[in-house]
Amino acid sequence: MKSYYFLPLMIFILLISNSLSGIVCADLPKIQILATGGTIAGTAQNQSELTLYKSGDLSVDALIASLPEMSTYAHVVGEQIYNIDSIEMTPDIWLTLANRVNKLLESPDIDGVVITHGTDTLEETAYFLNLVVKSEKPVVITGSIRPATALSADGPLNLLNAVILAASRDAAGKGVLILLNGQINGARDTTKTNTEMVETFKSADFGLLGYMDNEVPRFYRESLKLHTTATNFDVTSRTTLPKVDIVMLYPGVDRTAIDAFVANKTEGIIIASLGNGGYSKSIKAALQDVIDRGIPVVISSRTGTGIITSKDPEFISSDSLNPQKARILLMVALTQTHNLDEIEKIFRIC
Ligand SMILES: NC(=O)CC[C@H](N)C(=O)O
Repeated sequence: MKSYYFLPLMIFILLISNSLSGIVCADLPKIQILATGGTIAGTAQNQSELTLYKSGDLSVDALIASLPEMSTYAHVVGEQIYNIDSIEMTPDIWLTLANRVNKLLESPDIDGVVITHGTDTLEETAYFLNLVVKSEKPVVITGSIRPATALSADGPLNLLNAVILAASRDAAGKGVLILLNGQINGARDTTKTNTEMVETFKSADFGLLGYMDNEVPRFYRESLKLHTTATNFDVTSRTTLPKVDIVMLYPGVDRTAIDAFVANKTEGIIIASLGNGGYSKSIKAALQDVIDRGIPVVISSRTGTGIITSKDPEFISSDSLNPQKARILLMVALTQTHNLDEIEKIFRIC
């Protein structure tokens, strides 16, 4: 071959091989969907039925088959880990889920995980995973308010957005993310605020982290609290979590619930206090008895927002965590320590 043909020929071969490899093995992220059930997999008798339906009815394969659009953004694999209404969620299931997420994310073959979940207890599962998942890879939890059979069902777009978010590099290292209604929220600060409206997950104290702009996640902030790889929690060898209970305060409340929880071997009590750490003298005496048994007491608030700055020093402040989130953190903290000062410190940083 004449030497002056050689360079153009090589350039031509390189260009062809590059574009062919781009077509043949499009380098899409690999996302595993762990389906746990919920309304996103729920079915009703007719399209106009929005509230009477069966949660956790459709399989993950059916959800994936109904959303071929996902394959534009990721190689999606489904796994039916449970198929329940999230009112049946338990700490044992959290442990199974955490271990499965950690195992998946250890694999170089998986770039991110999406969890489908009923919305009633989604915030608790999200915060638990936020504390115990040991990976920087994206973990996105989603659900829906309307069943899959409903007119204007919100599940399909939520699931598509969750897959896009989990496939995005921007979602890495931000802790577990809650994605519904085009809004990206952080697991620690977000709670279900409305019983049946699609804009229900909100962080009233600190705001959302970002929005989905069609197929582009746009982030504006992230939490300063420790999560995932930055925490020291390790639940891999656990089969149960410490038992922690919540007591709601109200005018005239007596110590019946507190004493019953202690008799039932509670390992920690969360108080949904009045305003900023308020409790009556008789409740204070009951809580003092709890502390004297070495059982930690964490003071949260029934108001839904704000931090606890006012409480007796022997009790622990939940900081800005609502009662159900404070319960998760105390359960996880108790897997590591029973020292009250150390638990107090955990509540400052997580
Ligand atoms: N919209 C929902 O997902 C709530 C309904 C159902 N109870 C659940 O949590 O699974």
